[in-house]
Amino acid sequence: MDLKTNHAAPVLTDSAPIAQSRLHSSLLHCTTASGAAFSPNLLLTVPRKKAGLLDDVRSSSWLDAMKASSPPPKRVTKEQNNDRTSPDDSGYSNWLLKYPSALASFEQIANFARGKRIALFLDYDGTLSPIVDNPDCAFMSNDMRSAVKIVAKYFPTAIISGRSRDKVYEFVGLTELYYAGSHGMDIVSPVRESAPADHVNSIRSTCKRGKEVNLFQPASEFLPMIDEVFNSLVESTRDIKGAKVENNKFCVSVHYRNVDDKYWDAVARSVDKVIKNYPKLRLTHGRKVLEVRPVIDWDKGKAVTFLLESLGLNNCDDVLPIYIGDDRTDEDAFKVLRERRRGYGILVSSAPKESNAYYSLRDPFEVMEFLKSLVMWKKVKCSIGSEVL
Ligand SMILES: O=P(O)(O)OC[C@H]1O[C@H](O[C@H]2O[C@H](CO)[C@@H](O)[C@H](O)[C@H]2O)[C@H](O)[C@@H](O)[C@@H]1O
Repeated sequence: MDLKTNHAAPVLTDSAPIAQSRLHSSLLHCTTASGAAFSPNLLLTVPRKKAGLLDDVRSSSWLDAMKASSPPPKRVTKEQNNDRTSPDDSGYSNWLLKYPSALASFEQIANFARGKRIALFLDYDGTLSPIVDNPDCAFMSNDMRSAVKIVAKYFPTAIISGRSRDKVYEFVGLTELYYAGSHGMDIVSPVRESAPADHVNSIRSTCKRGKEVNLFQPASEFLPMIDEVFNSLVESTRDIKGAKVENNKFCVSVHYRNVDDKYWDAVARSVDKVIKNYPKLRLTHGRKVLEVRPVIDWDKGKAVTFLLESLGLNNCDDVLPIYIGDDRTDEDAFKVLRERRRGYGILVSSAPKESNAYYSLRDPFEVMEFLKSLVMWKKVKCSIGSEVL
């Protein structure tokens, strides 16, 4: 398939609950001005080659989205590398009424988990590691690593990250977990005869430790294109101080956290300039990052379902999936759990925001406490023998 010959324009989607209204209103404006049309799934297709004005409108939409998605700065204590924050927003306690703390509600969660097998899904950045200026230095603390290692002994645990799978494995370094990189577009799962056979992109492979695994890469045909786009983005953002482009294998991140906000516009334009030549790629945005990814019907929510299937835990009444994440790409996973009415999404946030999650945790430190609580609860259960492991 020639991925470049479709002459529709790049597609911009965003599931951001907060940024959505601004983003959509500006895109709707773009619709009337340029004759663009909405497809039923809300992807915007814009007729090509109305240079100048259209490009201005489009990159200013991204600029709006970039500004709207900027949460207030956080305070990080020097003593702990764990992203503790002091919310000064009085709305936070009201927000907690809607998204109760998973720590304060632990008993409730435990009651619901009684007689069920918990399957745990964890995002990486902002969930297991604090958000830091340099994405290459988003290390998780040793305490967090121990907590994750122990929790994985008791519950099947997977990490689903926007990073490349190799990179997230390098950060986490635990062999007892399952890993999904590139927002779920690169999954290594156990081999099962009855594993999702309908997924044509699954192949048997051997992992670094010599074990036979199932490798699922639904966007593999995009690899050369992603590499090409990565190089072009590096080139087009070269002169913007602080901009950083990260190759996440099946997607590319353009970071603007360290760019003076006067130049965010330049970032949006540089990205636009490159991806308008790639109709099969779309743009989303996360925490001070624009993410370029293939237009395929795959996201972290689908990755959760895939992993549950691979682990033989899908559609089982006695399985309780719990997904913990902080970013808008995690909303796809929260939504899947909410719609299936089978599990809980837990949003990590120190600022109020709308979410498909049921519960909340303030920061990675609270995530660690929650993981430890799960282990403690399981140990007590096992020791009193009231539950079969
Ligand atoms: O799905 P995730 O594991 O949460 O990955 C999402 C993106 O995380 C990283 O960027 C974010 O964290 C950086 C380090 O704290 C921070 O500097 C950046 O501003 C955040 O957007 C990662 O670098 C991206 O590639 C991931 O897509």
